[in-house]
Amino acid sequence: MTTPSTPGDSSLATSVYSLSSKSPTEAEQYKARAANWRFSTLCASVDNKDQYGASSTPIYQTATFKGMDGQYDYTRSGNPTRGGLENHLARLYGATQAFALSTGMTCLDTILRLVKPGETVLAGDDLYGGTNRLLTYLGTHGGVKVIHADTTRIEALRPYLQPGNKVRMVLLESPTNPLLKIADLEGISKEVKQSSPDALIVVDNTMMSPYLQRPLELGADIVYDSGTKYLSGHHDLMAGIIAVKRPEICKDIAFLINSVGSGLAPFDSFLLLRGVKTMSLRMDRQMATAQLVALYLNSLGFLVHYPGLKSHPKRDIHWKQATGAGAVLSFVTGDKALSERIVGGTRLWGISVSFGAVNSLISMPCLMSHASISAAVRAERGLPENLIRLCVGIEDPRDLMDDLEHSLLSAGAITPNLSHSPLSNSRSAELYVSDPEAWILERAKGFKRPSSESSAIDKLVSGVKKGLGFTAVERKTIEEDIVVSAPGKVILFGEHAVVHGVTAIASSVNLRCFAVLSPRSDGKVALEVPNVGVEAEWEISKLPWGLLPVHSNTHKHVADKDLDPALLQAIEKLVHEHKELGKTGINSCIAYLYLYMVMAGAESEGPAVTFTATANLPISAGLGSSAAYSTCIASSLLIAHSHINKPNQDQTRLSEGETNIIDGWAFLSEKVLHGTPSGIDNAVSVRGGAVAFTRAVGGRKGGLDGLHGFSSIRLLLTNTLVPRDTKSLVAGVSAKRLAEPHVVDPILDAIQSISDEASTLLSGQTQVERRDLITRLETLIRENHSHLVNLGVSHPSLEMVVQATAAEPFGLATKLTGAGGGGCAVTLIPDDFPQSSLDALITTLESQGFQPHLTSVGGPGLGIHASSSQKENKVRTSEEGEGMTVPKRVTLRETPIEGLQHWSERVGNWVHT
Ligand SMILES: Nc1ncnc2c1ncn2[C@@H]1O[C@H](COP(=O)(O)OP(=O)(O)OP(=O)(O)O)[C@@H](O)[C@H]1O
Ligand SMILES: C[C@@](O)(CCO)CC(=O)[O-]
Repeated sequence: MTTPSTPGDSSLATSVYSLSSKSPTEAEQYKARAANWRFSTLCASVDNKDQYGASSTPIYQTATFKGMDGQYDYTRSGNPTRGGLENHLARLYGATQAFALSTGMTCLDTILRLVKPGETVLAGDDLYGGTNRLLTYLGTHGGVKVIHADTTRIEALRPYLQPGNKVRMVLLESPTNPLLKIADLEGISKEVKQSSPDALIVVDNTMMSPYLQRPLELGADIVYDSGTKYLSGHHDLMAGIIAVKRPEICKDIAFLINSVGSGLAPFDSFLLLRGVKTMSLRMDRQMATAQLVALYLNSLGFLVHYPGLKSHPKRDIHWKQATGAGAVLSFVTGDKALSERIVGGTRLWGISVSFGAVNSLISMPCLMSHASISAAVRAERGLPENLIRLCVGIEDPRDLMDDLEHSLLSAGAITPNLSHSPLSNSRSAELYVSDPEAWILERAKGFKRPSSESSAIDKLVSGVKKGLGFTAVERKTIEEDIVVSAPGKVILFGEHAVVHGVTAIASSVNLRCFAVLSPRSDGKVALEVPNVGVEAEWEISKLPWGLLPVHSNTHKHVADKDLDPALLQAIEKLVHEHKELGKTGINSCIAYLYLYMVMAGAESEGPAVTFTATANLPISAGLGSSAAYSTCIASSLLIAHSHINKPNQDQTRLSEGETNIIDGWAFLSEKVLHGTPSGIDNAVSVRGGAVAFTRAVGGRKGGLDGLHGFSSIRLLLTNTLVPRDTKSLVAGVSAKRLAEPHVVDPILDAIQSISDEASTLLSGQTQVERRDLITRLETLIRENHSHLVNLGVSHPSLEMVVQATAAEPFGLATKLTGAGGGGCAVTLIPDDFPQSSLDALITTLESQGFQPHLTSVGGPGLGIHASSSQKENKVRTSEEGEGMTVPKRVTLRETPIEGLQHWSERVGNWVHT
């Protein structure tokens, strides 16, 4: 790395030595030494002349300055914080003056104002999409002619540089974004100066930063940089920098910034100045890792664009004008869907536009940063739709490689190379330290591209192997994501008793589980549940297929009534190998794999898929989270196996038959999670609304009746946050009944009478006055709760909620809901209960450490996303003013719990039961 020339300082230093006859003072000597400081020293040492000696430049957060004769009067024209930043940057760029503006695009806008109508801008043909957009606007609205040419070949520019073409500006990028093409900045500058002396050479230097490339030293007139990228390095601000050498251009730029008011705000100037100090340090690390990533992909046979690779066609020119290869690279996979899977499968590499931050990013430019260039123009300019751009950050290279490799494998872009014997862990660790490039090449040898098998010999060998029965089964997968969502429930009357054949009354709530089943192509089945810490995958071929029960019935899509104990045990054993999983996670995996296997019916029918689930429904709190989860698994897997059809956009509801099939499978999953559930939770989660449910037991008929007077009643759900386990609570009541039937049976009878009366009141057909109805329901709630206490399923925390809500001035009726033992309580809020009292009650409950939540009941049941095209399979957002398409699995996984409702609204197109 050479030190940039710092014009002011170095000329002054030389003159001091040469002109002075006496020996230089200490200050003069220091100044002379400082003139030779290297770039990282310059970055870190800000020349700060603060009146109080502040060691970091203070933020002058002021619009105006007092007095008539000071250096500053109005922040639009100048501000000390921005001034400090600009002085510092001028030294780094080797510029006469540097200007800090609000964004990189503002810089381009300012620079383009130097072009008059009738003049021409000659620009590259592999440009950042935003640059292209602004140039197009200038062409259509500013009377400026814009010509795009291949700036990597001087010969391609020559025809346009004739004087008659009135070229006022030549706009260059090198390396270009995202194809990393190289323009000979010095060669082009010379040629332009000769043939069009009035033309300004402008370079967008964002991909390099002044650390690696200083175009002013190569003949450029103006350089601009997006300060949002490497200069600041943390993606926490937007900024742009213009650096200029010629004083007359400095004057014009200063005039425009002052007139328009596009100068960077004081706080952002402060942040940017702070970021710049670590720029070279960050970039050294980022570049070293980028080199490893490029080598890895290159040696696997991907076409990689990166000037650090020996194979880069313009490598010599790049290294003549820059001192590093940068930290952005791109590669093609040859298949857009494959690229989408790779991008969607990474975790550490965040999907995002922009680059230059300390954290690594991955994107598909044609869908994101370059989406504003039409597909036809992209094709004409040779920008492959499947191109993936990687922007390398400062994370540990081994973690970045693990993540990328995992995603390449899951997507089917690479497969293990079984003929290669890997290094031992200790040898690999040594090699990483002593020779990282040898380490990465060794690592890449462990994999190969599946396409390499398509050589004639490989095909022959694989054909023979297939004939001999040696090859693995061809894995099925699904064509596109299956997106589903199901609600939790609140039981108003009859929990526990319902397991024993008593009627219970329940309603769906506005808290839900959301899930996406997505394809993979690596022969694995995976489960991701971020809020219970599950991230697990299994080789499909290693599942205990041999233990699948033989189906006697021919309707394979109809769920079995009972669980198969041998299969369940084998799955439990397999899941317990994931030592990192907690109990909740383990149960989630077992239920998923059980349904997955039984529904497939045979190994060859098991699709390679990932099920991603998350919920804004509290788990294990008595609100039917397991039923919502079970409903999501059941419905998505049924569609994946084509046992039911994915609804189309014109469909308004799922059919009764399909609803029953889904309910049957959700019930089977509930049996895995709950032991002996009654089926009420899954019935409500699948169908939504409010129901009176009776389980068929001991030869008695079951039933399910809709209740239409329920949804207008306000309920307060209070989560005690005490964890409990429905399975053991249900088992406990059954054990009590066996041991003390004379105690339990009368309780069950009493609960039946409560449910009967409540059903009549809530059917919506009674003539009872509303006020009397509410009062009667309150009495029934109190009675039902005391029966549950006698069944032994309450908890001190639940009793605290009962007491707090019953106390004066509230006087409300509360009971536990669901399995009890902790979890949630439900309080009926009468219509005339004042809002101020409700607020006070909520505050009281919160002060006792509980989480109250006013719910609306009776909402929709299972929803399945209907899509008519691949495109709609994605969530569209708008970033950088452009459409950004991210796989739904990724957006779901990354949406915080409070954002899930909004996520589901953006997904749209839901068809409900
Ligand atoms: N969103 C989810 N993702 C994954 N697994 C879940 C999810 N929600 C529930 N589960 C599974 O269901 C189990 C919770 O079941 P549990 O019966 O204890 O709670 P609940 O269904 O909320 O309560 P209740 O049945 O009393 O209404 C968890 O241990 C977990 O395995
Ligand atoms: C406790 C219980 O009655 C309700 C759990 O939400 C069990 C069941 O019905 O499955």
